[in-house]
Amino acid sequence: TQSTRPQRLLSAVQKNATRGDPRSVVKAIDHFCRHKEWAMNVGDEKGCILDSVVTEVNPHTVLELGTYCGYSTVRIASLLPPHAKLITLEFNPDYAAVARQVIAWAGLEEKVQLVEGASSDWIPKLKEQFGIQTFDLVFLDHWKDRYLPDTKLIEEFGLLRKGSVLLADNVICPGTPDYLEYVRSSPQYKSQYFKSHLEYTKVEDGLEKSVFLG
Ligand SMILES: O=C(NC/C=C/[C@H]1O[C@@H](n2cnc(C(F)(F)F)c2)[C@H](O)[C@@H]1O)c1cc([N+](=O)[O-])cc(O)c1O
Ligand SMILES: [Mg+2]
Repeated sequence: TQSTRPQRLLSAVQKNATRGDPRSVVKAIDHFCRHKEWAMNVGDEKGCILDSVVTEVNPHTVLELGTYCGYSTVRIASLLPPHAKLITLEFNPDYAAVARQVIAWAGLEEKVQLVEGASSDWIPKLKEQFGIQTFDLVFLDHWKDRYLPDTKLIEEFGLLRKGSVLLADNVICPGTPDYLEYVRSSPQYKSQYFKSHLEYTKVEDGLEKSVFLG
């Protein structure tokens, strides 16, 4: 049977990256997506902005919505302080299976909890299931029409504290207009746009960083 793109991406990691070396895993995926097959990873250009925000926040608890193949999971987890935890939600079991292997190849299993299922099912349960109080950082990179409803769920279940940071991918392309309007107009957020490009292309895209003011 035919392989899938995520499976071919995983093979490229296993072939070209060094086990236990997250940067080589990131490099191998970016090379594959630039020269072989485009895939919807945050990519190297927006990835550098992601890295700078993670480093600035220095989070002990991170929630990622949308694991896909684990590219941003590896970028974030490789920058976390010891004992920090990254919970990443993935709806598609085939993507989750690939992501687990990418995360393992990077040697980051200890820092990452990959949870399979829907955000609407899991966000209400994260506190009790994982002993989380609040998230220091939330990275949104899943279905674009879910950014706003899931942000409201995250607020409703008390998962943010004063100073928690939301970082959203694709606010221009494919675009998340209702989410952008919300975080930019709400008195509960201080938002900032980081202009960049859609991964591996010259098309404009960017990340929106929104600090929860409580
Ligand atoms: O559609 C895009 N991304 C959608 C990404 C979706 C990914 O998020 C998962 N998910 C769904 N719900 C959850 C949760 F967490 F709720 F459980 C997780 C889906 O299974 C999928 O792996 C996209 C598209 C383009 N593009 O150029 O078309 C570029 C990009 O960077 C993109 O991110
Ligand atoms: Mg994206």
